[in-house]
Amino acid sequence: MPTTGFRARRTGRARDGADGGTPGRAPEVLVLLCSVAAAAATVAQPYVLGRTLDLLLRGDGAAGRWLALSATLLLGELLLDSLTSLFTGRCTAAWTASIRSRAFDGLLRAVPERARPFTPGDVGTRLTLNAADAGGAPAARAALAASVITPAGALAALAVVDVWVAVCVLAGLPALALVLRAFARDTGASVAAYQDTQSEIASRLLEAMEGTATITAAGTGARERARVLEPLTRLAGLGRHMWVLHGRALARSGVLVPLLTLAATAVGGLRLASGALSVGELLAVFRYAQLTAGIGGAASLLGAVVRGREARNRTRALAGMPAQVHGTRRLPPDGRGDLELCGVRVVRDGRQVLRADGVRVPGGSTAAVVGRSGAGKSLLAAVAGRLADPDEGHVLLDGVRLDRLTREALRTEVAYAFERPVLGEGTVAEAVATGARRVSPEQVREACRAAGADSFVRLLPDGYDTPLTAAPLSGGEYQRLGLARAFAHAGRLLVLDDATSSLDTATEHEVDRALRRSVRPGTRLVVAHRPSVAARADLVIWLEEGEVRAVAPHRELWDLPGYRAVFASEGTEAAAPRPTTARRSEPEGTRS
Ligand SMILES: Nc1ncnc2c1ncn2[C@@H]1O[C@H](COP(=O)(O)OP(=O)(O)OP(=O)(O)O)[C@@H](O)[C@H]1O
Repeated sequence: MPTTGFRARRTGRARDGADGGTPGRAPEVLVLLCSVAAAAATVAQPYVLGRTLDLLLRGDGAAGRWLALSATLLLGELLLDSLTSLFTGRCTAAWTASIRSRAFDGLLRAVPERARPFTPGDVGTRLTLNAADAGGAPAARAALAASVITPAGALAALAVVDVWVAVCVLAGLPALALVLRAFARDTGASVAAYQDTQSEIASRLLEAMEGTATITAAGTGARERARVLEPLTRLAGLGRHMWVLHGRALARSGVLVPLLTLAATAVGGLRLASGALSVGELLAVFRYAQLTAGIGGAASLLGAVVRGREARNRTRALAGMPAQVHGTRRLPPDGRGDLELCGVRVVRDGRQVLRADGVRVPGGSTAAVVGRSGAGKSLLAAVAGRLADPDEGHVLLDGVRLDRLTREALRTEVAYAFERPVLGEGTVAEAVATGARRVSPEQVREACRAAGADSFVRLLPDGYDTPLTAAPLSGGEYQRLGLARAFAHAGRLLVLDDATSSLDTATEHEVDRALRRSVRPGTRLVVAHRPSVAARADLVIWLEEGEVRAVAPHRELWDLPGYRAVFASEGTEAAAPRPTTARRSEPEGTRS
């Protein structure tokens, strides 16, 4: 997108880091200046042409000069129109790029939880169609302002040439203004609904594409197609309605404009007959009446401005999302990664979904987070590394509250791996090296070895330099690359949220051993479904319905039927509980 030529102006919010630069008013002003100059040339032309005609009819020698002036005006108008098009394109490109970047930045900076309601399809629509419509609005606004100048100038010129014809045209203008006002009012609501519906279709389509395998397996293709296209009827209705509004405005102004021109010509003809006007002045009067009535043509520009305004509201919803605020503290240099959750409470949709108080994981140890589906494991993992902020309470890493840490300290010291990592489209090496820490090629390979990825990466066509898009990887292999990235960037806290779910038990065990041996020492928080993982951890955080039921070693908890039931469907033999030192019943007292 060509954004050169307009220096980005940084706004107050931009300096706060919450907003990007904007192209400022310069591009709009250039469009306005060119449009105004073109309008001035347009307004001058009928007068000069009329005067030329009169001089030619009289056989006056000055006619040649006026003819040349007329030709110059014509050429000037052509040139100015071309410049207006050029600056309009640049203004639109610069604003679109700026609006899109700010929306994108807003999305990236937002508290992750706040961004969740925006589906990928909705975000895609906002960043593409809506950003382009919003980017076109400043130039359209300038052109709209200039489009008023031509009729206003023509009316003024008309008054100079003949005041009676001007009065006649003026009498018809309120009707045109009413047509435009009604158009702007009616079209606004339709445009907003149209854009929402577009985004709804995009969201449904993306969902369907992500779930292709499920849809094919279930044989629900036809139903899914109907679901995706269901809003299409509404979209078509809204589109038709907008065309009707547009057509109605054009038709009304289309009737009014010739009527006005006709009336002005009739009055001008009478004035010619009475000797008050010359032939050349009648020509000028006719053209000025046309130009004045041409205000009806502003309907298209008005439509673009309204569309841009509604689209801007949609991109602002992304740009204006509350950003995650970071503090200024750093971690003590000698900390080992002590993690503590104090009075943490997370509420979603008015329901408490996580409560964790006094949960402590000593630095350097591994804690498995276990619980039934929906118990709050991922939420606890997210809160522990500040991917989500608790509604109450706080999390301490080496005694410092996570929300008081600098962004840099937080992201270099806390690494995550997920069940379904998103690694981009670069090469394998780039995918693993990308992150807050600077990682050397040797460290990339070491991390891949630890994650059990090195063997299959070396078999790829270009090894570590193979682009991910050209690497035919299985789910488990892709997951291991995600693990490798987390290992390469591991700091004091490493959170693995279901990050080994696609690995077989033997590979998982190997990865676990390599993790202890080759990855930087630190605290590990591992969301686990398998008892074997819990058994290898130093302690287990057992969650039940969003509450911490116990924090204790696996071998102590294993005696509790409720705890064993968490793994009931996971092949409990793998747990092979070691002898317990003390048998416990299931009271809350198991919390350390
Ligand atoms: N943004 C949200 N809005 C509403 N509810 C949410 C949100 N995030 C999580 N929840 C709810 O919080 C609860 C815990 O979710 P979480 O994803 O932590 O469960 P989990 O133990 O990781 O489950 P699973 O093992 O199935 O992944 C669930 O009931 C979930 O519906």
